[in-house]
Amino acid sequence: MENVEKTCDELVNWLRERVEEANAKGLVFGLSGGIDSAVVAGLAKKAFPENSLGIIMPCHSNPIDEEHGLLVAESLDLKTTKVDLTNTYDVFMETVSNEGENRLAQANVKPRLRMTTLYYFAQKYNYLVAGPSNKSEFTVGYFTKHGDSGVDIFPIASFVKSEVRELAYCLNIPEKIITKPPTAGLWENQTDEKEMGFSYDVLDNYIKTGSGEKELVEKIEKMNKRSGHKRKFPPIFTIEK
Ligand SMILES: Nc1ncnc2c1ncn2[C@@H]1O[C@H](COP(=O)(O)OP(=O)(O)OC[C@H]2O[C@@H]([n+]3cccc(C(=O)O)c3)[C@H](O)[C@@H]2O)[C@@H](O)[C@H]1O
Ligand SMILES: Nc1ncnc2c1ncn2[C@@H]1O[C@H](COP(=O)(O)OP(=O)(O)OP(=O)(O)O)[C@@H](O)[C@H]1O
Repeated sequence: MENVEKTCDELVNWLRERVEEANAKGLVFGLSGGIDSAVVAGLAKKAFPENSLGIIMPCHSNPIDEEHGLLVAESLDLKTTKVDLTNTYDVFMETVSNEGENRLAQANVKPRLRMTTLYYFAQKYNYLVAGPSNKSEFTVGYFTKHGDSGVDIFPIASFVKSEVRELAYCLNIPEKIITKPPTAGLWENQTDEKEMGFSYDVLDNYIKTGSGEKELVEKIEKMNKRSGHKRKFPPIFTIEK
């Protein structure tokens, strides 16, 4: 990025404009302990020092996530609330499950419960929900439809993962958070790169230059095409007149 400080300032202004436009007062977001939500938190706190709220939502999560979420909050002097969704998830799964399980179907319930939680706080405080998706995840559909993508605004969705890292340094996010391997934390030992089958470096390079190893480029393009429905509003049937 040419001038990361300037970009940060522009992002902060952009957040203020979006919130004002919606007649809202501030921003709420999930604080996972990862870099993406840390950057959203850093920008939100700059835009709305008194009206930014990070929600920590463990759901059968690794306890280190909460520790890292609190570390981010402390470094930003950010207000947080913890909502433990573990029991809610268990009761929900017991209610819907009959026979035959599907790991992804189960895992995607977690981001959707988090989305429901964020909208509870958004309405309660007249805040908008800020989403942490970045351009790398967006390009290949690496997010849960109506889960972590179920938000009001996407401040960092036009930045690839390496640019999100630059923003994180600019916002003084703790080094530990910036350098740890990205994970959606939906199951034990999940990492983004292991699940996607390529590294963020490969993905970011493809997004920036359109090039890469043939097999991986084909894989990325296939994922991009297959996830198109997630980046669009659902189709609406219209009667021909
Ligand atoms: N062509 C089509 N047109 C319209 N809708 C279509 C469709 N194909 C599927 N669908 C719908 O989409 C659903 C599948 O999409 P979805 O529910 O999103 O599920 P899916 O893409 O299968 O899974 C989400 C992926 O995102 C990852 N994730 C989730 C959360 C956070 C992060 C992170 O790192 O931040 C990553 C997760 O590990 C997993 O790999 C189907 O069940 C169906 O309802
Ligand atoms: N335990 C959690 N508590 C609160 N929010 C969460 C939690 N887990 C996930 N989220 C929300 O879902 C988003 C997507 O999750 P994910 O873990 O992929 O992102 P991240 O942790 O911010 O960054 P990274 O992709 O680098 O791990 C998070 O940014 C956060 O807003």
